[in-house]
Amino acid sequence: QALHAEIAGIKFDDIFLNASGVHCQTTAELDELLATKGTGAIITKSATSAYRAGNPSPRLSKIPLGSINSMGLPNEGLDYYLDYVTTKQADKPMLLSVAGVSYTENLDILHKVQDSSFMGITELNLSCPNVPGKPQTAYDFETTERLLTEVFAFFTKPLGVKMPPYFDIVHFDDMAKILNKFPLAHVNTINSIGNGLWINEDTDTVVIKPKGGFGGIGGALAKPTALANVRAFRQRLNPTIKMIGTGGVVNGRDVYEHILCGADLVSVGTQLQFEGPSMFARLEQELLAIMAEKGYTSVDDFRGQLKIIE
Ligand SMILES: O=C(O)c1[nH]c(=O)[nH]c(=O)c1Cl
Repeated sequence: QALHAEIAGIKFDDIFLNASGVHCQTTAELDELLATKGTGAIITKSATSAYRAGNPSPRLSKIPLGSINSMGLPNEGLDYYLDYVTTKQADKPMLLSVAGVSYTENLDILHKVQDSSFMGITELNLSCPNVPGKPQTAYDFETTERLLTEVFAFFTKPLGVKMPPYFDIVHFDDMAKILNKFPLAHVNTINSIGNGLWINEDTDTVVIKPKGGFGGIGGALAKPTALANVRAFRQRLNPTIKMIGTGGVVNGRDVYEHILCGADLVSVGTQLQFEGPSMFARLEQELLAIMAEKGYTSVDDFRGQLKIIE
């Protein structure tokens, strides 16, 4: 299989999935992604214990070369998504994303998942930048280590983590050291680049309402940071920890570059938001064309093979 992958013993027949948060809040959206050609998996909107309306709108805006969002973790609540992933008949893996807005909520949610009949991959979102007053867990290194230590004391099912972008080589070193202490199924990097700002040039006004216009940046603007984080963590993490590359994917070349940096799966947010699910078939065709041009028959032929200048 040209575009295959395997995480925690779970096989993927295609390397694409949605980025959590995009086209995955309702069962209708999730059903549509399941039925979409080119998706090898789907992932739910990050679930909190209870339903959340999220931040006031406008909370998402398209900007040149990307997007800005401060959704505020709107979701239907954990039980809604647990029910979906445990009862839906699917022909491809379904990942469950979870995000407590507090340290103890993360533990409560993961206890519920552990005690549920869900046997798939859970992704712990440590990088939501948009809950007012709540710092991103993954920018607090000690808390991240303490949380994962407590989680793995009871959680025995496949668990991955969604990480924010880092911008300092020492941070790559230090966070990779922490993550390597745990039997993680995968690391998904990057989440949006937190707390950017975009101005409407006609009105001299911000383009989203929450947080005075501050929001996470995604899309093409994020690609250099996304590729660096995939590359940096792939170089540092135990090979047993697989990589989901997220950030800046617009076309097949961007997918190819994520794989060159080490991605096993590639997830797409901003472009999916604006193009819709038909995007996946396009990305797959564009990637396969690039592979054919280079004589590659499988992603295994070039994953992680980024060349440096000696
Ligand atoms: O505001 C959000 O809901 C949100 N927005 C993002 O860009 N990343 C996240 O992880 C979340 Cl949880």
